Amino acid sequence: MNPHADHPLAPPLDLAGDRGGFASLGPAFFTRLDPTPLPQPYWVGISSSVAELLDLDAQWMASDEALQVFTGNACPVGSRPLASVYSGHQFGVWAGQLGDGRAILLGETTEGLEVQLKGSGRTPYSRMGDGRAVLRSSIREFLCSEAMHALGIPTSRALCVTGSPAPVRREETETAAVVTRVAPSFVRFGHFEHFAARDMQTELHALADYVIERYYPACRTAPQPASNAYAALLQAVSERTATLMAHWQAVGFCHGVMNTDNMSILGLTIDYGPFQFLDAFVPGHVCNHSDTQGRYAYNRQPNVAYWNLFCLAQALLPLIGDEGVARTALESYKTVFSTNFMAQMRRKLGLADAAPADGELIDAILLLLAREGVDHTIFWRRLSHAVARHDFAPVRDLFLDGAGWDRWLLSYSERIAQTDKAQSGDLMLKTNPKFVLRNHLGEQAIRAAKLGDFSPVQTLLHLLEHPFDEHPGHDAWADFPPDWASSIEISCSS
Ligand SMILES: Nc1ncnc2c1ncn2[C@@H]1O[C@H](COP(=O)(O)OP(=O)(O)OP(=O)(O)O)[C@@H](O)[C@H]1O
Ligand SMILES: [Mg+2]
Repeated sequence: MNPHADHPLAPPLDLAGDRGGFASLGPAFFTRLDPTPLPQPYWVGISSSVAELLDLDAQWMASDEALQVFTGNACPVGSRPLASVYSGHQFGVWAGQLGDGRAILLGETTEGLEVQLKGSGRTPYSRMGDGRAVLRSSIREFLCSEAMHALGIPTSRALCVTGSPAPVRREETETAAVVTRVAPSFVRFGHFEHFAARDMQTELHALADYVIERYYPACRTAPQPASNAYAALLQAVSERTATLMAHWQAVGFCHGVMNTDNMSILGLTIDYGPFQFLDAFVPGHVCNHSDTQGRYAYNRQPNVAYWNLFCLAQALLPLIGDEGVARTALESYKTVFSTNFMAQMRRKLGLADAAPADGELIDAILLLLAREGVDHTIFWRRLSHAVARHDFAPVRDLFLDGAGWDRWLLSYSERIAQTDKAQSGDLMLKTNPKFVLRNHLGEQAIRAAKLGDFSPVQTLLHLLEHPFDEHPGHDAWADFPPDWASSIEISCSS
């Protein structure tokens, strides 16, 4: 019987293109296994743009077959699922072997996109875990992946979330869900650390060659530090990571769990666990309630990423061959970060070109925002409208220290005096989002979903997919967080 008889025109997900992909690295890198089925699956949310990216039509996505596939209850065409092994440093401490404890790679599309289920059951790397993910954290990962993409921030994508009534024990009993994630590669710094720590030189070499071949071919040919392709790889990863950090800092994103096993070799944002978009601009904000030392505070992220790159450098050292060369490869991190950060902040301020005093202007406004804990997203959005409309009163209202604001506005006004205000305002409105996935918005969508109403997930997805549009009628979703938002505790429990 043809399993696709109901959808003769709708091509299902086809992963037969899994040739020369991660699986070609061989069995030292993974274990083959199928996802563990979940009972009575249901749809929670679907991203039509990721479906399009995968060439999946709406008809097939609406089918029961798709629901079963993305819950891990059926295998897509050509899929030979696997869980990969990696290690890593967690909270600054070597954690040894970790691996995909609840993620299973279904395979790769012909376009070279890996499709992975998260929450799809136990694997040989689950350690004490149950291999599952709960509905609340899966909704957060789904929405944030797509929000980040729409903000222009490198990230893994999320096709869909499905749920199941199967109970999952966390602080309390919750229910299971599965997120389908998509990325060109899910290789992490921790994959390299794993083989380096075990002195598995052949595998380390093979992994580095695979990553260079597929994702960083220029490292073989470009002028390299000491003519070393592996040092060039380190430098390229370091620069992509620096660029990613500039994005996070500019938009006010806290990742929350920047362990080396959560650092993408492609400089993508991966693993949406206890993340948060800043409400009030509090540079030392720690979004992860499990992070008691504040290691991953918002303002420490660029330094933590650099520390993580040192771990990657250490792992690549046997291939690079010389510590000095490895150090040199990391040197550009700081300049790439600050150049990118400055460029982003200039865009946030509507400045199309660079001037020597911009650094002071930017430092001064960040200081002012921090001193009063002004709402980050609302400030930048109001400033954008203020420039466009020549009316700064709504921005001034955000500050108790009106005089401090007036002083800053004076220097800002001088700086933008020469620019075309309409053009600057336009640039700002395309740079400073109206909608970000604040904790309380996610929480409201989760509460509704737990009661079986998934429409807030879809509405939120729609707003976050177009975060720079005004979306009349949805101003409440762009408003200040309610008082109860500060009591939301997001931890590593997911
Ligand atoms: N419920 C669970 N069952 C099994 N393993 C788990 C579970 N939760 C986390 N792990 C494993 O613990 C390690 C660290 O978890 P972490 O929270 O960084 O990742 P994650 O959220 O599971 O997944 P990813 O990084 O793939 O998004 C990983 O090896 C992860 O697979
Ligand atoms: Mg992780």
